[in-house]
Amino acid sequence: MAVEKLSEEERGSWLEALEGWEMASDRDAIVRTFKFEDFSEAWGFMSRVALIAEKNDHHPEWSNVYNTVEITLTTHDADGLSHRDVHMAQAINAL
Ligand SMILES: C[C@H](O)[C@H](O)[C@H]1CNC2=NC(N)=NC(=O)C2=N1
Repeated sequence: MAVEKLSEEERGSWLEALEGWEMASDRDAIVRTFKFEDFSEAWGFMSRVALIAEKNDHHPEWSNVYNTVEITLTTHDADGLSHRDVHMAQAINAL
């Protein structure tokens, strides 16, 4: 399923507005690290993100070590960043 990559203009405005997210150093993706009190809090957060991902049919690349969750968002169908990543990042930030 083809999805358009973000244009230069969209990158300037939208990505800057995404609090806490940064460009990945090695690919066209955004990353954010979340820290919680403990594993239980981290897992609860991941459960909520998983439900959003299923609803949007857009899934994170992520890792979890105890209380830390690192999320990478990119669109495989676009081979880079698309509006889907921006929507996911906004929804995750709103949790
Ligand atoms: C077939 C299905 O719609 C696609 O594979 C979806 C599912 N989840 C996805 N998640 C992400 N992060 N990128 C995608 O391109 C993507 N595509």
